[in-house]
Amino acid sequence: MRIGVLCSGGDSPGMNAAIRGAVLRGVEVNGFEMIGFMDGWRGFFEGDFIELDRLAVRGISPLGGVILGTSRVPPFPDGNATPAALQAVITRMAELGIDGFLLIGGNGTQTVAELLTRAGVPAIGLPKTIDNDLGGTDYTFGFDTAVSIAAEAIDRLRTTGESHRRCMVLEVMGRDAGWISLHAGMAGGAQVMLIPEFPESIEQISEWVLSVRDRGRSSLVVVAEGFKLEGVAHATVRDGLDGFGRPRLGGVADVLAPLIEQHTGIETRATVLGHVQRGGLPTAFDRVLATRTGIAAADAARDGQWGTMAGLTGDQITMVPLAEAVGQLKTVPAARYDEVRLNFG
Ligand SMILES: Nc1ncnc2c1ncn2[C@@H]1O[C@H](COP(=O)(O)OP(=O)(O)OP(=O)(O)O)[C@@H](O)[C@H]1O
Ligand SMILES: O=P(O)(O)OC[C@H]1O[C@](O)(CO)[C@@H](O)[C@@H]1O
Ligand SMILES: [Mg+2]
Repeated sequence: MRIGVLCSGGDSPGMNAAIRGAVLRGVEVNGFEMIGFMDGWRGFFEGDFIELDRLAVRGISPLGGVILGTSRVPPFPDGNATPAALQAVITRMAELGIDGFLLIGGNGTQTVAELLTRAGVPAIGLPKTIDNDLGGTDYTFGFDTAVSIAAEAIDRLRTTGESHRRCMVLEVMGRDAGWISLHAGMAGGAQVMLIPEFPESIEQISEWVLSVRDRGRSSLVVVAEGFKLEGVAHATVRDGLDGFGRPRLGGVADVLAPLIEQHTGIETRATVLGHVQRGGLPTAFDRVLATRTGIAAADAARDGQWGTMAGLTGDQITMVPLAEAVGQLKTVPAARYDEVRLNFG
């Protein structure tokens, strides 16, 4: 069997470990031939790929980024999975002698995997994304690393904020789901955690910040990039579009900081963590999760379990139908938000 591996969407720490796990099991144990396409679907269509064997994956588990590169190049022209576009993928697979795909990506990539599956293309998903917003798995690899980096940023902002009696606002990633904000905020003891799922008013946020000041402390507010103030229809965007034509998010901390300052009279500073939280070495947790995901995906290919994704359920990697994984974005439920909100301020 000849398997093509590709990555799409934003990078996520652990992608290299996942490739290594899949290759060590797929090539060394299951006897596959494996190739890796460079820069996602670009490499597939342009025939830009490398052989994946034991040597190719030597020592890559601790490395951040991904040896194959990743992109948001669409698999279908204009993003539409028309019969002709699906047929073009099938034709290209035949030209390359590929029997199936291992697709490493987040909700967008797994949606593509599901569309391909429905068209009869053998595909298996490996769930990665720092956003942790994918169904069918308890955690996606990359999330733990991003949370650790964001929690460290909170620790550091807290000491400088306390020294100057300032309110510090930290913006983290999270387009549709506030998992990074919630977990990093809990880990770092943030006094306010703002997430896309639950808008808040500036009056309420300011009240929390003032109550912290009244206790003699300085506030640390962590905000996900996709957060919207109550009554505001759209998240804050930067100039330009991403590779998928969506507005680039970012800048909500710069909007909030002056508003908080205006409403409270407390000097407030904004920090945008940005891509720092996606870079560098994956945590041990993410390396283990990603490696196990790769191993499970290679075995699923051997067993013909196409149309599935290697998700984490408790401490087991289980193959879940792709349709189940992409059916609904995994957002922060009200109970998890209430758990922390009752103690904001
Ligand atoms: N519904 C869809 N139909 C066709 N193509 C899609 C669809 N959703 C996503 N894609 C393609 O898959 C690519 C990857 O999706 P996306 O940018 O959402 O990243 P992702 O896999 O969700 O990862 P992450 O969220 O971590 O960046 C998109 O750029 C686009 O080319
Ligand atoms: O690196 P880019 O293309 O700016 O993408 C940023 C987006 O990717 C993610 O890191 C993962 O989807 C989001 O949190 C963020 O909105
Ligand atoms: Mg996504």
